[in-house]
Amino acid sequence: MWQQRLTQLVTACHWIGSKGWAPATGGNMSVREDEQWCWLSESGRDKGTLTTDDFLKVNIATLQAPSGRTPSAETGLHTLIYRLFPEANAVLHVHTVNATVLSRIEKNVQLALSGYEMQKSLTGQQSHLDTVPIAIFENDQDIAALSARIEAYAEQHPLHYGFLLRGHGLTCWGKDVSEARRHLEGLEFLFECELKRRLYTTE
Ligand SMILES: CSC[C@@H](O)[C@@H](O)C(=O)COP(=O)(O)O
Ligand SMILES: [Zn+2]
Repeated sequence: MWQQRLTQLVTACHWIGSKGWAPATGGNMSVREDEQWCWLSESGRDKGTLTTDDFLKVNIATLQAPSGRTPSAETGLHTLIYRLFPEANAVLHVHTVNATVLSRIEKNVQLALSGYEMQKSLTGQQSHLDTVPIAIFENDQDIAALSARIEAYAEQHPLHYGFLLRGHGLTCWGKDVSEARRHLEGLEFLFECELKRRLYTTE
């Protein structure tokens, strides 16, 4: 099961690379093996050319990698998502231009998406008339501190699909690689629309 997930994740990484969403080694990706373990991209690799050998088994509770190799610098965000959301089996973190810029232009702690048909690319969304809030967290080089802030937020607010790190990028997830990919592509499309809308209108 998880081996198939990992193969699908490698394909997703190549797709992300071809889109230019993980430039200059930015981004990181993972899949869950089970309640205890996940497989995370090795730190510092070009995420567009990864193979299955570039993923490290990581303990979700302790963040330890038995291989002794160094998993992503943002391992703590992936393991947080697997801890918070038992239904999440794949996590994608990307550095897209739209996510990076929009998260700086939007000064609030949430980006409100409404009026877009493509909101329905997000599981459970059924109408452009609804508002989808996407949380924005201040970026932090201290990933443990950032994870604690996200966890505290999730205790008070629903946290679906993904979140933005201001000036940094998007982290999103799904019940499988295919759903995580749809959330990534859908959110990225919505971010680009929202960025352009703000460029052309004053509303
Ligand atoms: C280009 S450096 C960006 C990193 O600091 C980080 O934000 C990132 O997404 C990739 O880190 P990595 O340790 O390779 O998973
Ligand atoms: Zn990053």
